[in-house]
Amino acid sequence: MNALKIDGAADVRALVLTGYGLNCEAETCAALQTVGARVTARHVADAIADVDALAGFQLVVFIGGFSFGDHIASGRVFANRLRFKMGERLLRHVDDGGLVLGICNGFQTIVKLGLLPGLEPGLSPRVSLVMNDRLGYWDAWVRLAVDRVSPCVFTRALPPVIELPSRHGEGKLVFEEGPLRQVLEDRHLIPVRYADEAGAATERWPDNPDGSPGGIAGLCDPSGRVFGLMPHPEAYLYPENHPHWIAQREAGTLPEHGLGLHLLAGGVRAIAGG
Ligand SMILES: Nc1ncnc2c1ncn2[C@@H]1O[C@H](COP(=O)(O)OP(=O)(O)OP(=O)(O)O)[C@@H](O)[C@H]1O
Ligand SMILES: O=CNCC(=O)N[C@@H]1O[C@H](COP(=O)(O)O)[C@@H](O)[C@H]1O
Ligand SMILES: NC(=O)CC[C@H](N)C(=O)O
Repeated sequence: MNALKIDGAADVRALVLTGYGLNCEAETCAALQTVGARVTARHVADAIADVDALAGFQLVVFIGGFSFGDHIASGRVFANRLRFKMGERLLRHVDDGGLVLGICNGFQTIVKLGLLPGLEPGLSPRVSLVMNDRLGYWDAWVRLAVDRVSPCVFTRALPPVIELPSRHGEGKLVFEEGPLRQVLEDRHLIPVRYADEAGAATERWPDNPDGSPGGIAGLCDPSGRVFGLMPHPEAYLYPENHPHWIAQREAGTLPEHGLGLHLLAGGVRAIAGG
């Protein structure tokens, strides 16, 4: 019995945008296919040129990698290209009930586009992601505390603490001082935070690899249908991806599936209505 079988998943269509230095399309497509969704990978340039590119897709995924070589700032060039060529279409997709997931470079892109945190109508950049506080690009697994009260449809069925691979140079969330932080907290728009061994949110390196305040590792919009995070759920599909999987097996704690697969399944399940 596959615990991740989702009734109705075969009716779920996901669009995975690729190209321009993005490089996580294979594992992202594989993850969504594993939970039963119908997946189309398409070059961003083709999607931009086709006015109907988003039609029929309930989920649009912005994947990880190095779009435009991270020039100027990670996600900046891609976001500007999207803003003028696909911004309105993406807003309509979300208004019509569609989901958007941004992973790492994809999170950076949808933040810089202004799809997140999505507190005002239209594309409204209120936050940004900047260079990690120390040591630049950092590649290591992280622990995440999950806010299960968050409206985020991707994370609501996850356990309170999960682990995922993380690898980025520009993951520190910044925003102007003022009421915004409280709004994000009060509305539970921070579905995942870097956590220490006790499972508590942390700002301390290396549990928090970038110095993000409050351990913020991802954001969602108030609808819960737009979600972005720095770590890589598509890189933890199989239990054996975990660096300690043998010890987990010996302790009897090896999960049946990678926890990243569960996160992606959450989005598919929300669309399928399961
Ligand atoms: N270093 C920072 N510290 C605090 N808040 C920041 C910082 N950088 C950006 N922000 C906040 O995030 C918002 C979005 O920043 P971002 O740099 O993505 O776009 P921008 O300010 O519109 O810049 P640009 O004009 O270069 O497009 C800013 O308007 C600001 O409110
Ligand atoms: O993440 C964005 N894109 C993927 C990517 O380009 N990853 C690159 O592969 C290295 C191996 O990672 P490992 O699998 O050993 O952790 C990692 O450090 C990245 O440079
Ligand atoms: N893993 C990623 O997608 C990396 C994102 C971006 N290139 C960074 O280093 O911050």
